Amino acid sequence: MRVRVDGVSVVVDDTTILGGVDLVAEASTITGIIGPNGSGKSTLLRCVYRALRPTTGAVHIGPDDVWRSSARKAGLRTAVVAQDHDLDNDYSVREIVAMGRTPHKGMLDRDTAVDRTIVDDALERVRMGWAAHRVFATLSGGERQRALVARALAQEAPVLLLDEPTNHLDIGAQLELLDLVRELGLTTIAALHDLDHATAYCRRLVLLHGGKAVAEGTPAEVLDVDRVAEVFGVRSAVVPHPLTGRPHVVTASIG
Ligand SMILES: Nc1ncnc2c1ncn2[C@@H]1O[C@H](COP(=O)(O)OP(=O)(O)OP(=O)(O)O)[C@@H](O)[C@H]1O
Repeated sequence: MRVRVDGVSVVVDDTTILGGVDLVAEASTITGIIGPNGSGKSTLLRCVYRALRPTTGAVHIGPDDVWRSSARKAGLRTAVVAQDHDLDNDYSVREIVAMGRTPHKGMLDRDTAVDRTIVDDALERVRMGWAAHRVFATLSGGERQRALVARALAQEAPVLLLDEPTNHLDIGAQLELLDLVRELGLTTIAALHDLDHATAYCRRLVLLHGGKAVAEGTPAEVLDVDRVAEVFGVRSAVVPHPLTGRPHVVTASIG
């Protein structure tokens, strides 16, 4: 299922946080949103997953305008792993993951055997089955991140939105998570800080700077050396990865 963002702007208290951003995420591909801190990556994702209504512009998931259809429909279409974890509760990991089933159920429906199997499978897929009965808030940052990915898997939505999904994860877990995301084959939009991950895993990138999309295209097109220097203030080069031979982005400070 394709995601299309057309001219989305967000204005808060007379400040333009996003200014007319366009993005197309083709079905079954990973699209990366990159950009420095405060460039608008999370804000853009929030407009897509229906947490923040754009001031102008539209977001379509498949044929539907996200902001003209119901929250429930959005829940069936989009699963989200966001950055802000609500820790002020005693929910178990299993209960958190089971919340992924909510859009599939009516108000009074209880979990079925099918729901339970889907939740167990999602936990196993992220290697968190052992933690099913732990209180979510007591997990480490990386464990929490994996549990939230399990919740997104349990949701069985065709579109996956990830806000810095590798946050808190050790290097092995980072690559494992990104490999899993690629393997899932969903329409994925991920805000990423690591330019090398963006290059290795994303079909296309959108580069945000000061709330504007300043470049869009393949990683090779977007990560032009001069543009990276201007936007991130670092030197960069794309070299063959010594282990895999694939394009590898290396960076160094300008000073
Ligand atoms: N509700 C709000 N009110 C005022 N300013 C906001 C609001 N939400 C976001 N901003 C500002 O909008 C800008 C973009 O924020 P956003 O979180 O989207 O950036 P980001 O690219 O995801 O940053 P980071 O890489 O640091 O996570 C920031 O300057 C932020 O302070």
